[in-house]
Amino acid sequence: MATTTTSTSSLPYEKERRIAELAVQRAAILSKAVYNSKVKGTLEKSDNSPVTIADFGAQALVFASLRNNFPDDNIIGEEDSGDLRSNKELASLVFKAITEAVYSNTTGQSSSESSSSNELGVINNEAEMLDLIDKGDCTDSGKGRVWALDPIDGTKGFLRGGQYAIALGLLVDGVVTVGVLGCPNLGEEGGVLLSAVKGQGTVVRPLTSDFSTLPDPSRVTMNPITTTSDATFCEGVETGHSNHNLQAKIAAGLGITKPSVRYDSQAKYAALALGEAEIYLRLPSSMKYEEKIWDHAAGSLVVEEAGGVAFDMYGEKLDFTTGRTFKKNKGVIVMPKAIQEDVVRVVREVAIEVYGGKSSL
Ligand SMILES: Nc1ncnc2c1ncn2[C@@H]1O[C@H](COP(=O)(O)O)[C@@H](O)[C@H]1OP(=O)(O)O
Repeated sequence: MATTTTSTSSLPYEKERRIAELAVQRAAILSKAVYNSKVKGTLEKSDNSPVTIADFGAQALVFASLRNNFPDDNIIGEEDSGDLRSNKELASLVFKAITEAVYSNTTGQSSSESSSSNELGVINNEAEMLDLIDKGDCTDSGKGRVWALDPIDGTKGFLRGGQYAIALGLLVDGVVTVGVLGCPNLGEEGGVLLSAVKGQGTVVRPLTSDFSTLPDPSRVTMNPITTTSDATFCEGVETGHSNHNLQAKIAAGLGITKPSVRYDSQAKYAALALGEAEIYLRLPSSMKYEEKIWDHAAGSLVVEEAGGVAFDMYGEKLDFTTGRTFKKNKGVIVMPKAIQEDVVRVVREVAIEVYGGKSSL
């Protein structure tokens, strides 16, 4: 990773980037508190994926910040309050976790939170929290300003103390324009906060436990490799989320001999931007699965602004205009621009042979 100190003052989307960073940092503080507590409130959703107090709490906190600062914007969020409304005990635990982690003393708010709470939004009671969680039900991602949030991406990683990410992106007319990734278990102690604005590059800062300030940023760029055999793959941990056998064959075809880095969540995009690996490959384990836009919006911009590109497995751009899920893309490949031609050629050939052509979508 190359890093240089940078200034981001008076630039387009400066407020959006700052609020998104602070909102993600606040949600990260909550997620760490939940991880360190005995009660995580884990439930299984209808698709058999887990959801915890941290997922609901982080979504409520980030939405409070978005509502407070950008009340006219639409939001797409992974969670809704259904499971909490039918489980009052769990709803109370989520509100308690927020109160303890963020509004931490009984006389009101902790000193650092009190200075920022007006700006980042306060959640006054459980009913307000449930209503906020439901603000992420937008279905049209292609028009106007739409935020896409995965409050805890990689919940399985979160639960086992591995990688997870709080991922927040702003789409403007379907184009990812601001992307923020909070990765509490990546890099230095306490984790890292990456952010990108289209055309302005990607920066990283340490994640802190301060609600109102952000440490100085450093600019990041992907490793500038020019040969695929110099690359390291970054893949998911969960074998059910992508086809690891096929990915291994592609790695061999690209002359890659180094072992893959395996991370849960959009921390994979962060790892590429930070130079821990160069290629992220996600080949579908089932063609029926539609990737969710909140799983790729923030990460794809963070990588693109660090010198990379994010395509589907056919080598076409990710299309964020199709609602809550990708309808025109299957699989994801991410790599530095310098090797995109070689990687796309190999992955595309395999994709057509194994999954059929794009017309079969
Ligand atoms: N069958 C599947 N194929 C691909 N991704 C999946 C599948 N099931 C769940 N996911 C998504 O994988 C993400 C974690 O990815 P990773 O394997 O890279 O850590 C989760 O956020 C989850 O999305 P979501 O829970 O948003 O529906």
